Formats: sequence, structure tokens, C-alpha cells
Amino acid sequence: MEPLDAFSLPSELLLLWHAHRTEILLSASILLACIQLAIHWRGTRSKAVLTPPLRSPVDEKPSLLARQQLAEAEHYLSSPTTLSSNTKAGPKRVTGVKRTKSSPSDAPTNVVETIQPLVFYFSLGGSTKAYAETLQQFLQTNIESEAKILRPIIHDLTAIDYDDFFISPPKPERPNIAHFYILLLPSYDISTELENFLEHLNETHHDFRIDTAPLSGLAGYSVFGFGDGQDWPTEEKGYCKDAVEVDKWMARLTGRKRAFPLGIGDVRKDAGDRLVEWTVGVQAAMVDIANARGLGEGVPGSGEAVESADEAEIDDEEDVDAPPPAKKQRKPIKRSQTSDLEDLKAPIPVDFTTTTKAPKPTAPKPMVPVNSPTHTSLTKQGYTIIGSHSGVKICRWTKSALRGRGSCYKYSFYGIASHLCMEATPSLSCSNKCVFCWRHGTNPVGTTWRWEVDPPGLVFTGMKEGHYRKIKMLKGVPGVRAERFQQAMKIRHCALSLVGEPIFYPRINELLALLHGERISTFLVCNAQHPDHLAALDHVTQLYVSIDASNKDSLRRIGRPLHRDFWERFLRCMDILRSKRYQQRTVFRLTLVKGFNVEDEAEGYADLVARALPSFVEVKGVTYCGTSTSAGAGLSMQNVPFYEEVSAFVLALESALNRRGLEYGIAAEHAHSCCILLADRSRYFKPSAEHGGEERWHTLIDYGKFFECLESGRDFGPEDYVGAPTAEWALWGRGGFDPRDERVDRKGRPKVVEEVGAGVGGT
Ligand SMILES: Cc1cc2nc3c(=O)[nH]c(=O)nc-3n(C[C@H](O)[C@H](O)[C@H](O)COP(=O)(O)O)c2cc1C
Ligand code: SF4
Repeated sequence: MEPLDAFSLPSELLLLWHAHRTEILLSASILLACIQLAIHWRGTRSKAVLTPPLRSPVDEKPSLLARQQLAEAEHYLSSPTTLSSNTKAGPKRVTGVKRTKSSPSDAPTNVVETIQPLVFYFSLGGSTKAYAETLQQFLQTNIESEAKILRPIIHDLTAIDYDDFFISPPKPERPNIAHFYILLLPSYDISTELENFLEHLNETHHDFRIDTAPLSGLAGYSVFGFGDGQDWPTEEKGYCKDAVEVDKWMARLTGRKRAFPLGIGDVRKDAGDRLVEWTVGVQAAMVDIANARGLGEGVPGSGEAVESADEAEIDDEEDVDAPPPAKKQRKPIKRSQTSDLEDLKAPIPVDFTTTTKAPKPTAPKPMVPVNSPTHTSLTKQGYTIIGSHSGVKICRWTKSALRGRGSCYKYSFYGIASHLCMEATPSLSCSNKCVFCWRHGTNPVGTTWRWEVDPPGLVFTGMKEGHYRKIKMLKGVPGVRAERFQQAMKIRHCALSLVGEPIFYPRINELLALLHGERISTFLVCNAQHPDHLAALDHVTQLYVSIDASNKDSLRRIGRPLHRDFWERFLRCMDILRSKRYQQRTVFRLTLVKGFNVEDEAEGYADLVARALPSFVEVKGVTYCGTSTSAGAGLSMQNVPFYEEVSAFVLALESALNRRGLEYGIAAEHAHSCCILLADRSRYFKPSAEHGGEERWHTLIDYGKFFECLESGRDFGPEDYVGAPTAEWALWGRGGFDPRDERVDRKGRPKVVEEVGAGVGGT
């Protein structure tokens, strides 16, 4: 080829390109797309080779080994720490689940279809072995009809290898079988095999190779302890100590799967009865799990434990090794800058009664509509809202009593055991906006009832259901005793207080009749703003009137009443109380707020007592609830009086009353709640047969007699149901804490020093 020709070819090609470039480009893109498709298709085919086609023999007939693997996989699938295929060789690692406090509902929920109960016991003298065998028999006969619960298998702890049961749960024979551990243990203060068992649990928990909750695959567990209450009279002194310890370790190892509270029984007294009660509870818990009802609401793995602040305290005790929970940070409370309380300007009460235009009549609406912010806020605070205007909430003392840590002051004064008490209100609305109110400024206020009225039956049933539901939520809480838990399932008392104004409810008398019909005593607290309602009120076991101040100005400042004629209403209530003093057992409730209603007011209060002549005067230091509402009202910790200050006030009030010729005396105290009781000596200081005719305070109530009087239909008064003499430990100067209960601080540690200071509530 000549050089010209050589150069002329590109120019021809260029011409060709200009003439056909569209076709060339199109063909090139089609070719490229074909190549890519071919590559993709080859890739898909090579993957498909690895997956057996649908309905392959592998799918239809899994080998036994495969089924076991499936069972294991299902067992672990719900765990966030699944076994990885490329696990490096190394120390044995047992996987489990660590549940965080903040999200119990995130916990894995294995689909349990069948329960295999395993009964473990330890016995040196043979008695626990005998109990365990009886329990096994009992369960076997009672669960025959329960196809989902297998025959219980019994194990002597000295005859098993702990590694087989207490590092991870034993392998189930079939998928969807979960084991339930029942542990029966005596206690010994000498060296026994039990020590080794405890040591094993301890080591398992602390072994870095083992996850923190290796027994979380269990369906649940429960422990029963036998002890000798004569030689080891209290838990502090070692009563049933080993069972208490094992219960705590099991809670950690299972990720808090306590299905029923720890039961304890005294071998010298009641071990048999306690064991039977406990077994019935454990059996019910197993049936619940087998029927997919989980461990019960509030127990990890089954539901949400939405409760008040001290749930966190409860958790702290057990989860010592848990990572810090994602606790909600409390917003710092803006404290009042006012240094001199005298400078505090009283908030001007909003008086809805001064409106000039008559409001247009409208159809009544729900007081707390379901989707309203008030409903949401109250629910968040732990209230169960019933219907459209009532509420129920578990009081912290109820929880405390369930855990053997003491009841509220009403136990010391009147014999109300807090775990038998329901705190409720049929009206969340109130006509005051007291500065110390713990309702956080969230519930409705009003001077007249302008809402729908729910029938009393609905209110009563809702209260009970809400209360029992919350009690059940506590069954897995550390320290709750099986015996008290079972007792708590029958409400004996109702504190109609909580928030709001119970007598505001137009059908309050019908509700009282329902409560009394089930022999539930009633302690009703009203705020002395509804004289007509008060006058029309039927019998209650004890009728309280909150006396928030001794004079008009002070009441305006502290009670912030909505009624324009609040003082007149208040005084009318005093007169009604006086006229009812032989029908109702009446109580003045004074809440002392330093800087608001204490200083120089003893004389004024004495005048009010002289006017109403109540049976009792309860004086209580305010409990600071730390809300922005209270802070906004000028309340801070500085307004909480010390116990010495409350005592000094009570002494001053007693003298002021005596100077007026009124025979009131200081009867009892509950220092823990910063609460002191004055009583009418002429009616409640009487000879006592138990004390050889000596005169004693009689502040307790005979509840049985109250109901007898009520049911007899005849007229009766407070003297007809006065109970036994006040306990020695509750008398003035003795502190008022039942020595049979354990005193603990907020972290659950035993309290040694008698603390005297700010109170801790109680209605
Ligand atoms: C040497 C000895 C030490 C004991 N220590 C305690 C103890 O510290 N706390 C307790 O509550 N009971 C204690 N007990 C009581 C036993 O726990 C109780 O008798 C139990 O029923 C024994 O069970 P067993 O017969 O199955 O071994 C002790 C008994 C003995 C004989
Ligand atoms: S504080 Fe009130 S609600 Fe709580 S247990 Fe005592 S009486 Fe009942």
C-alpha cells in the first residue's frame, strides 16, 4: 500500500463514520448490554445451585440432627448474640441474653409451647427432700389436664453436675419445650454442699466467658426457702438466707425471669401451708407461660413495667453488673430564686365563678378523654384511667409492704396493711390547685361537675382490675414475698384520695356501697370545698378533711382554690363535720409547708379543731415532689419541715388545744413519714383489758365491727368500731415502725441509724 493510500483510508473511514455514526453507536450499546446480561445470568445460576429447589427432599424430611439443630437455632434465634459460623476456637462461650432495663419488651420471646418443670432440692436432714417429692406429686396430679406441662422431673442438687443445668439450660428433647426451674432450699449457717451451689451460681455470673444471662432460655423460675424462724428470727439474722441468695443469683442468670415471688416458710410453724400456697401460684405461672400469656405484665420478656420512679430502685438491687440503663434524665428543676419566703407573692386564684356571661349549656363531655394530653400524662405517671373520670394507682407503700419493708403510717395508726390497700379516686378533677399537690398540675380542675358521669359499677370494676393488674406486675420484682403477694390479691382497704376530689363524683354514695359490699374499708379524703356533697355523704370508715391552712389568706396562698367563696365553704364544712362527729370517724389532715402554713398558725388550727371537733388530727410534713408546678409555686426542699419541726408544731398545737379545754393528746407517730397523730382523749384513751385495765390509746380500727354495724342497718358511730390498743412501737416517742419489717434506704440497703427528717409520703 502506498503511503497516500495509507493516509486516504482514514479519511474514507471518517466519511463512513459521519455517514453511519448513529447506527454504529446503537449497535455498540446493544452489544454492551448483551455482555452485561450474560454476566448477570451466569452469576444467578451459580447462586441457585447452592439453594435446594422448593419442596426438595431436604425440606420435607429433616434428619433428626437437622431438627435438633433447628431446635437449637430457634432457641438462640431470638438472642441478639447468635452463634456465628466462623467462631474462632477458644474458651467455651455460652451465649444468652442480657435484657436491658429500659426495654424489657425488646427481650426475646421464645415461642414456648410446652413446659418441662424441673424440681431441684437440697436436703441435709431429709425434710426438704420430702417436701420436694410431695410437691412433685402435687404438680403431677394437678397438671394432668394441662397437656402443655410435662411431668415434673426431680433433681437432688448433690447428685447432678451443675454445668448441665446452671450454665445453660439443658437441651430440650423437642423444639419449643422450655424448662421451668423450681428450687426448694433449706438454709444452713454451717458449711454444706449448698455453699458450693451458691459459689457455682456466683462464678457463672462472673465468668467472663459466659454471657450475663446464660439461663435466659428458661421459661421461668421460682425459689422456695425453708428456715427456722425461732433460731434465725429475721432475714437479717439469716432466716432463709440461702433461698434469698439463690433467688437473687437466678434473677441475674435468667435475665430476671422470676415467674413467681420467692416463697419462704418456717419449718417450726407454717412451712407446709406456705409451700402449698406458693405451689399453687407457681403452677398458675406455668400455665400462663404455656398458654402464651408470658410471665405476666411487668416481668421481663412479657410486657412493659411502666411504674413510678422506684422501679429504678428495684432494678438497681439486682442488676449490679448491668450496663447503665438509658434512664431518662430528669430535667433540672428550676428552683425559686426567692430567698425570703415572706416575700412570696401568693398566686392569684383563677376564679371561674366570676364570669359575667352565663356559659352556653353544652352536652357533657368526658373529663379525661382517651386521646387527651391529660390522659397521656396521667398514664405516664402510672395512673390507670378508668372510664372518663376515675383513676387508680399503686402506692409506693403497697410495693414496700409487698417486699416486707413496712407499711405507711396508716398501718401504725389505724391498722391498714399497705399491701391490702388500693389507692383510687372517682374524680380526677379537683377545685383546688394546692402548691404541694403531687398531681404535677396535669389533672383537670373545675368548680362544678360538668362532665359525663360513669356508672359506679364501671368505676368499681375498673378500679379493682387496674389495681390487681398492677399488683400482678410486681410478681417478678425482687424482694416481693409470695405470702404477701397472695394476700394482696384481695383488696381490704381503699384510700379514696390519690388526686382530685372523690366527693365531687355525683354517685359517690353508690360507689361506697359497692366497696363496702365487698368488705373493703373506705378512707375518704376531701378538701372542704363542697359542703353540700359532704353533708350528703353516707358512712365511710374514716372521713378526712384536708386542712391546708388556718386562715383565709393562708388558704388562698396554699390551696389556690377556684371557688370565690372558698373560705365560707371551708367553714361550712367544719360545721358539718362537727354535726357528723357521732356518725363518722372524722380526721383533720394538716400538711405542714414551711413558710406557708406553719409559723404562728397553731392557734388558728386549734380554733378550727374547736369548731369541728374531729376524732383525730394528723399532722404531716409536706412531701416535696419536685415538679415544675411546685417549683413554679415557690416550693422547694426548703419548705419541707424536719421531723423536729413537725414535732415542735404538734406540741404547740396540743398546748393550744388544752388551753381551750379540749382533751386532745399526742397518740402515735410514724417518723419515717414525718407524721404525728393527735387524738381526742375523751373518746380514744380508754382502759384496756389487755393491759389490766390501764388506760391506753385506742387508735386502731376494728374493721370487722365496722362492717357488722353497716350491715345491721342501725345507726352507729365511731365508738362502735374502735379496735385494739395502739401498738407500743407506734406510740409517741417510739418511732412508729413495725419491728417485724425491715427498714431500708432508697437503694434497698438495711438502715441502721434512725433517720429523722423529711417524710416520704403516704396518703
Ligand atoms: C446446723 C443448722 C444450721 C441451720 N442454719 C439455718 C440458718 O442459717 N437459717 C435458717 O433459716 N435456718 C437454718 N437452719 C434450719 C434449717 O434450714 C431447717 O431445719 C431446714 O428445714 C432443714 O432442711 P433439711 O432437713 O432438708 O436439711 C439450720 C439448721 C441446722 C441443723
Ligand atoms: S399511703 Fe395511702 S394508698 Fe398507700 S397504703 Fe397507705 S393508705 Fe393506702
